[in-house]
Amino acid sequence: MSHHPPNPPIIHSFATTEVMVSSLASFIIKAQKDSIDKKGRFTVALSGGSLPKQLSGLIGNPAVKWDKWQVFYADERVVPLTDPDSNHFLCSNELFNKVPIPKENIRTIDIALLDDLEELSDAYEKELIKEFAQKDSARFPVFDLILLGMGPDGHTASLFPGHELLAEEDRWVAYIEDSPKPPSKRITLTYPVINHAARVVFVAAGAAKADILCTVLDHPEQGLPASRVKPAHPGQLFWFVDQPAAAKLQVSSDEFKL
Ligand SMILES: O=C(O)[C@H](O)[C@@H](O)[C@H](O)[C@H](O)COP(=O)(O)O
Repeated sequence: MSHHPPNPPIIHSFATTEVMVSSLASFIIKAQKDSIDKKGRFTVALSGGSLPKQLSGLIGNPAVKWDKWQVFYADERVVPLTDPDSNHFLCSNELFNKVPIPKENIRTIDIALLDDLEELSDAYEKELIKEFAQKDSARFPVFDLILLGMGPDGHTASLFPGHELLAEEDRWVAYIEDSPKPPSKRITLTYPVINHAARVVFVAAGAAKADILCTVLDHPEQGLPASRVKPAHPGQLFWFVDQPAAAKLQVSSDEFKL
């Protein structure tokens, strides 16, 4: 057990969204290289919203070793995979259909279980156990990279303000039936999983994020869901933000350099 407190977040801010997007791609490629050098694979969890579009710097980039990626969803809406509400549908349209990633490297929810949230989330947890094969030994999986967005209420993945799921300490994957943002039924990675990752990256762009970014980063004591993302040492939290989003921040930030 490590007794180090979590490292403070590292905040990278960029003059424009375009520069942010290309620096994010460089950051991901470096994380990919470190992970493949160590273990021959790269385990990633992705969320929906605007995030998949912000990964466009990876498209057509020969440095990305797609066959080594093992992709899970940080959260997923409980809808068919062809439904426009599905995060998998979104990520496929924005990214995966445009790059040579083997289909079997993307772990989707089991659509045969859409009517049973308990079974659906258990089945997704089993997919994680298969990949990480350490449910008993290490207790929680260690993703190489978890990529998250943040909603205007400070939610992240499907962890919403004031929801009982914020206190989940045991399960890897949990379900929610009463999401304040539609669709109401979702599954989500839990904090123990998110906070065991080697790297967690939030991406936030645009002036609409300025107030909530300030609350989440300058006032973590308010305990909004995004503020509770605090990867345990030696894990590290990063924020990639553009200037309009960072405009009201008091904590210091810098540009990301390789
Ligand atoms: O599941 C959802 O309802 C959305 O995916 C949501 O979690 C989104 O990621 C954030 O609200 C950030 O949204 P933007 O990235 O579009 O700002």
